Amino acid sequence: MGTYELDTEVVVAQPSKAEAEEKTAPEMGLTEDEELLLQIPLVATAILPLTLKAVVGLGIIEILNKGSVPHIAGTLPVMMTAEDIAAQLPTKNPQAATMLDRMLGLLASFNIVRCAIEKKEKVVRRYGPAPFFKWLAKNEHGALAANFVHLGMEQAFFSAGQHLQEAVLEGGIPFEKAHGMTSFQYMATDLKLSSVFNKAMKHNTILIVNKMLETYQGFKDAHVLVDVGGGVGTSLGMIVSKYPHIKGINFDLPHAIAEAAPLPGVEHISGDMFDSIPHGDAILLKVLM
Ligand SMILES: C[S@@+](CC[C@H](N)C(=O)[O-])C[C@H]1O[C@@H](n2cnc3c(N)ncnc32)[C@H](O)[C@@H]1O
Repeated sequence: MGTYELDTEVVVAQPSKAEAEEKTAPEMGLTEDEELLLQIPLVATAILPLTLKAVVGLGIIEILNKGSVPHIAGTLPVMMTAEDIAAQLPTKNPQAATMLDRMLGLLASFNIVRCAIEKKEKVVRRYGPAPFFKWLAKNEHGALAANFVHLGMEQAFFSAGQHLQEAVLEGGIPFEKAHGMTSFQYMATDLKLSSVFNKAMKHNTILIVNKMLETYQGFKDAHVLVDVGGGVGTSLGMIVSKYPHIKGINFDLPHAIAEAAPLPGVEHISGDMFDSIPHGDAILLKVLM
């Protein structure tokens, strides 16, 4: 790879709150015509999450991370052109690199990837992992926060968002307006969505509970710990492996428990918490509603 200057990195200038309030478009040096043109990108606001979803789905997070040791002081991540990246994808589409260049350029403007610009006969953009990347890539505990990207892009949640305006004016919950039931009732009818949801929660929980167990000492004295709405039992599995004297009871709705794999020291029980919950001497409620 050729040389490049990291100081040419694309950075989105964020005006301070005061500047943003004070400066109108003409003061920012825009003509009225330029100001008018600013409306055009608004039609594509949904493209950011869709681009992120495609980049995650194509495995580009792993490609950009491969061979680089990002986020370690003093090391520079390997920067790749869109052509380098396209060459690693299972495609013969001659337009793939051009598309990726535009998609990654968009993500760079949101600091999701880094972009360095090399000026030779023509401008070459190179991409690499930005600090935020460590949350999207698989970490040392095997957690992959990119699963959250997939969840947010699921059609059922996306179509719920179409009812936001109505919910502001009339009250109610957008998901229920879209589907006529709560999201958890809906997931019992759509096991594919339930699986995407459980996977996203599991990977997020690995990251959060791992941090919690570094400092929180409160589980030491528990004997029977009930995780109400514990999903597939990820939190309890981690807690019980650190405190093996605890008997864990993972309690959730039947469709969630159906997906829960056996975990040493954890009993899975299905039911509805509005009817009753299993007995224990401590109860865990994590991101329940
Ligand atoms: C956002 S998830 C959190 C899962 C888990 N606590 C975690 O942090 O990974 C909420 C969980 O609550 C469960 N849940 C929702 N309503 C419930 C009910 N009425 N009875 C039991 N569990 C319920 C859902 O099935 C889901 O697994």
